[in-house]
Amino acid sequence: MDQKSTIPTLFEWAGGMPVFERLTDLFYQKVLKDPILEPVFKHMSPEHQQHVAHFIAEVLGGPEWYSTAEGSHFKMVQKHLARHLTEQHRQRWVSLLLETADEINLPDDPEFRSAFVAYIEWGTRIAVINSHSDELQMNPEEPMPKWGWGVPGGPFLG
Ligand code: HEM
Repeated sequence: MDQKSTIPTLFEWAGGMPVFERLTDLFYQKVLKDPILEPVFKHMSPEHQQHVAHFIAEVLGGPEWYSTAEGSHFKMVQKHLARHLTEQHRQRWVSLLLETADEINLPDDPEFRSAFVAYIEWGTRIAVINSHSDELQMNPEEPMPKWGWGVPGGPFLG
């Protein structure tokens, strides 16, 4: 087995799908109690939190549930159009998500967290940019983003 195949994906290192579903379940409970975010999310679909869990899981190397059964990268971007999100919305979204990550004991080792936070930072900034457009200039077949360990290359295994 080459060394590359022994490195777990970020999805595996996090603990698999139940962990992502727990993360978004608790996160959106907080969102709906938050004065800045509640107005943005009060009409969200009942599937929203699960779809976001599956989307993030897929980006981090998990199974292709979102892109095969629930949506696509194109559809996800479409959901953010014309929402007019602000930097204040984005910062609150990030801080509540990271607070939730600590509460559910998402791995907090430097290698995992730096990769996770990098993806969240990237994804939320793109969501804000897209939210200021009314129309989508994007190939509907655009593949899902894929995020890896970045510079550390994998978890520290001692
Ligand atoms: C990494 C960052 C993000 C990811 C991965 C993400 C993911 C998603 C996904 C997958 C959907 C579609 C859900 C579905 O198919 O039902 C969605 C919808 C949506 N997202 Fe995001 N999102 C991100 C950031 C944000 C931020 C920062 C905001 C606002 C502060 C936001 C606001 C919304 C709203 C309002 C919807 C529509 C909800 C509905 O009406 O059902 N998103 N997002």
